[in-house]
Order: sequence, then C-alpha cells, then structure tokens
Amino acid sequence: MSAAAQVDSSAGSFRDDIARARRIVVKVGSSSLTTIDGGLDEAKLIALTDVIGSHRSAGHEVILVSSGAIAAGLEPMGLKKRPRDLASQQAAAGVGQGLLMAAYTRALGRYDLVPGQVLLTADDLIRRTQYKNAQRAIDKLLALGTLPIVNENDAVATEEIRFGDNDRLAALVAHLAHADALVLLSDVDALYSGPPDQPGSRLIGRVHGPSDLDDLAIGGVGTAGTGTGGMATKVDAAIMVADSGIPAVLTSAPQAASALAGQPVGTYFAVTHRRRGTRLLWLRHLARTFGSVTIDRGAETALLSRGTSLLAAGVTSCSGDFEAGDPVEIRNLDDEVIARGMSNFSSDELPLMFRSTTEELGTRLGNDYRKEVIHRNDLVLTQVSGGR
Ligand SMILES: Nc1ncnc2c1ncn2[C@@H]1O[C@H](COP(=O)(O)OP(=O)(O)O)[C@@H](O)[C@H]1O
Ligand SMILES: N[C@@H](CCC(=O)OP(=O)(O)O)C(=O)O
Repeated sequence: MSAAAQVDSSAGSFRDDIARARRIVVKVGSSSLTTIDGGLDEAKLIALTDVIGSHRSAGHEVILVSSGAIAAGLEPMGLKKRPRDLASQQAAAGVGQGLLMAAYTRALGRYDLVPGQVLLTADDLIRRTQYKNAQRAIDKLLALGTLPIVNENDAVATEEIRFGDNDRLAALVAHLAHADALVLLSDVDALYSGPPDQPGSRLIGRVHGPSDLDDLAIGGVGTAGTGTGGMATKVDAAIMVADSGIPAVLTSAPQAASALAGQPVGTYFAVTHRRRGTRLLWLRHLARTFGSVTIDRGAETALLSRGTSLLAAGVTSCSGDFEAGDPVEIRNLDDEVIARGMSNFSSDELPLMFRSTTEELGTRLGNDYRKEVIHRNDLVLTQVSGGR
C-alpha cells in the first residue's frame, strides 16, 4: 500500500445504514478466497464464514455472492493458471463449484448454518419471468434459515450471456432481493485514486456520486491475477446499487467485520437515487447496446425536460445493426449519449421513418409505423442527474 495513502476524513463517520441493514448482500472475490498459486485457501474461507456466522447470529439476513469456482477447479484439473478460453473455464468451474460449496458447508456447519447454492446466468436476472423465479428462490432460502450462496452458473454461461465478473451479479442480486446494503470484499482495502501500490495513490473514503470518480485511475486486476473485473467492475456495481437506493461499501475481506458493523473502513458509496425498476436499472447500467439513434434539438428537449416518448419526427439518423426490441443509445446532435432505450423498430426500418410525423408514417408505411420509436417506459436518461 502506498505510504502516501491517507484516509479521507469525510469518511470517518459511523455508517448507520450499513450497521442496521436488515438484509445485506456480501460479495467476496476470487482473490480473497485463493492462495497465491490459485488454489482454494480454506483458512480465508473459514475467516469469512466466521464473520457471516456472527452477523447472522446478531439477527441480520445475509446473502453471500461468492466467486472462486474457477480458481478452486484449477489445482484438481492440473492447471497452473486461470485458462483464457471459455470451455476450459466452464470445465474448471464445473469442478471447482462443488469444492467451493463443500468447503462452505464444512465451515458454516460450525454455526449450524446450511448453505443453499443458487447459480444464476445473466438471463435469470434480466428477463422478468426468470427474475421472479430467482427472487422467490432466494427469499425462500432465507425464510428457511439457510445462507444463500450465489455464483454465476459458469459451467453453462456462454460468452454472450455472461456477466464474467461477480460484482455486477452481486449488484443485481442486492436489487432483486431488496437488500438494505451491499458489501464488496476484495484483496484491496479500498478504492484508491490510482493503482494502490503506486506512491501518491490516495484512499477514497466516500463516493457521493459518479462525478467523484472523474479524476481517478481505476484499473484492472491486481498482480495475483485470480480475479476478473478488477476495481472497475466493483466501482460500477457500487455506483449501480447506490443509484437504486442501496448503499455500498468496498473493502478487503479481513475488514469485513468492521464494514458490517458500520465502521469507517474501505470506501462507502452513498445512495444517489431511490429504488428503480429492475428493467430500467438493467437498461441504464448493464444492457449491451446494438446501435444508436441521433435526435434533433426539439426531441432532445422533449426527452430531457418533458419526459416524453421518442417520435420518428425528431430522429435524424441511426447507426449499428439492431432488431426491434434491442437496446440502443440515444445521441444528441453533439454526439453525446443522453439516454438509452429499447427501439420499437429495426435499423433497417428506421431510415424510412426519419423526420416523419406519425400522420405521414401511417399514410406512407401503414398503421404499424404510427408507434413511437422508443416509448418513454422503455427509456432511461443517462446524462442528467437523477434521471428516471
Ligand atoms: N484505483 C484502484 N484502487 C484500488 N484497487 C485497484 C485500483 N485500480 C486497480 N485496482 C486493482 O483491482 C484489484 C481487485 O480486483 P480483482 O482482482 O478483480 O478482485 P476480486 O477477485 O476480489 O474481484 C486489486 O488487487 C487492485 O490491484
Ligand atoms: N464466477 C466466477 C467468478 C468470476 C470472478 O473471478 O469474479 P471476481 O473474482 O469476483 O472478480 C468463479 O466463481 O470463478
């Protein structure tokens, strides 16, 4: 850690919302559960379950999102380091997930706690029917007094539908489970203004909103190389939940007990917006966009100030290759992204509609084309503070 690193004094206050959280999601990264060589480190896992066991005994509900399946599978498969190709990662996870759960079962047994494994893919959290299903499963596991342990279903996740890192998975689980707080545990004790081992990097104690991150150098994974997303995905996850009413703390696994007790350790992300609907949260933070539509000034004002739907009359051009229903970016004439939304028309259809009124479209192309290009319920503003 940099000798020059200092604690941000504004972060020194007690975090009541974390300490009092009735239901909390704790996410632990691969780097906090593995040895330097990449195998599962049972001592670290036991230390974590001690913290979780005590927190449960104190009356809090805990959902654990645990990485480590791929790392745990390396040694038994004779692999020296994390494989790069998807098929080998799937195989390693298939072997390692069982070992991971066996280790948790042993460790939690000391607290008479039974773990309940929940393996999810991105689709399970994005599609409403599956989302409800995942929500029910986690709720029931909690109601029955077990400890839900969530991971991505790596053995079957394909490149297209994969989260790849568990930070954003943890953020969505916190949202879906109506958690009161999210704690992200890693091998670094906080977010720093630059690489933590670089002299001059400063510890960031509190983040009030995305603009606090503007001047920071937030990088990828550390030297151990067992993790995936690095600091960037953790910060994305924390910003995402804070933007939907859930405060977050980012710190190291050895500081987990202090973080859960509301002590001023790590980096605290203050809530920036009340709870949002899941689909809009997904659209705002996670959805992969397939193209963009550019709109004129009048449409920009209508979207930003009046919260209207986007009509073809204000669309000047589009780019990319998208089908009806796909997420797209909405850009203004300065080429700034001001919103994201689900287009009702494909990139082949839209050029026929540019700058046309609903009336003209009905006459020229038929009634199917009278629809708005993007309905306001399928649209989130990304640039204005507190956007829908
Ligand atoms: N600005 C920063 N502040 C803190 N850590 C950073 C920063 N930039 C990059 N990192 C790196 O991110 C790493 C944590 O990410 P990762 O290895 O994916 O962890 P995990 O396995 O816990 O998810 C740290 O070890 C650290 O080296
Ligand atoms: N689902 C993967 C976790 C992906 C991963 O490495 O995430 P992380 O260590 O949290 O950055 C696994 O269990 O190996």
